[in-house]
Amino acid sequence: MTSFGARLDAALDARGSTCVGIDPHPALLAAWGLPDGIGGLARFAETCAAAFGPTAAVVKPQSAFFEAYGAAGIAVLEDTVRACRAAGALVLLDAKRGDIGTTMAAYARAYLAPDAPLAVDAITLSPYLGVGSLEPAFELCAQYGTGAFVLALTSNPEGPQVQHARADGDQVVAQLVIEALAERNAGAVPLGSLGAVVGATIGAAPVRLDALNGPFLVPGIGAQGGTADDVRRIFGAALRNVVPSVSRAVLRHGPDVDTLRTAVEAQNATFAFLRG
Ligand SMILES: O=C(O)c1cc(=O)[nH]c(=O)n1[C@@H]1O[C@H](COP(=O)(O)O)[C@@H](O)[C@H]1O
Repeated sequence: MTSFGARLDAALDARGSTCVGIDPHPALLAAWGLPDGIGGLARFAETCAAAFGPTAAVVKPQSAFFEAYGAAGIAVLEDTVRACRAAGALVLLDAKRGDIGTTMAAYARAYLAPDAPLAVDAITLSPYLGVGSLEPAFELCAQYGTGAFVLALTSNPEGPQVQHARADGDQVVAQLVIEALAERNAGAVPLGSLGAVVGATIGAAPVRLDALNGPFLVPGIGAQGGTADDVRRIFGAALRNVVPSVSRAVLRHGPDVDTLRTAVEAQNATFAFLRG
């Protein structure tokens, strides 16, 4: 079994570094001339799968935008995940889950076990209940070659209130999260399967990032104001493992499939230095 870290590393080399977010916000459906309803959602998601599934290294559907339409929305999400994976993209489901004990184990099975209806390659997780509470997800990642991205320094302005708080030994909370992941990634070649989410909008990073030995999901680029120069400045020696994530900056070019693909190529070109 090939680990998620190894599969991701190969995909970034083969398809470019960009992760494309699939965020079917009602305002985007309207901009694409689609109705705000299950039909519009399905058309939006099919177009994204057709554009990005065969071309992008990673696609990141945002679960809430599908859950908002109930069971029919979840069915569209399942179809989208299947179509993107069948076309060769890795699917990272942005669900930001985090719980304890058997509940966390249930979340892990729902996404990270290969026979689950919503089986994906990786999910986003929240460490607010303690990084150790996410262990059931980490175990399934090791068992099935799937991955997880844990929130460390998020792109929103409210993040530092918790993430910069000083904890044990005067370290900021985000540093403890990075170190807990680094311990679990230790020795993995070419890359560990447990990633950290670090936004491009964080300003000066209050933590050391280079020990992670895993991928960094980097949102906040484009619509939230983050740039390639911010990425250069924040990640230094870890640049190779950065996965820049963009949603609106690509999706606003829809609904034409070729134009969407061109927008992803432009992002890949902007970030070609990461693996250059
Ligand atoms: O986990 C995420 O994906 C995420 C973490 C974070 O710190 N900031 C952040 O914006 N995101 C997600 O990344 C996407 C950003 O969308 P754009 O601002 O349109 O590129 C949204 O789906 C957010 O939920």
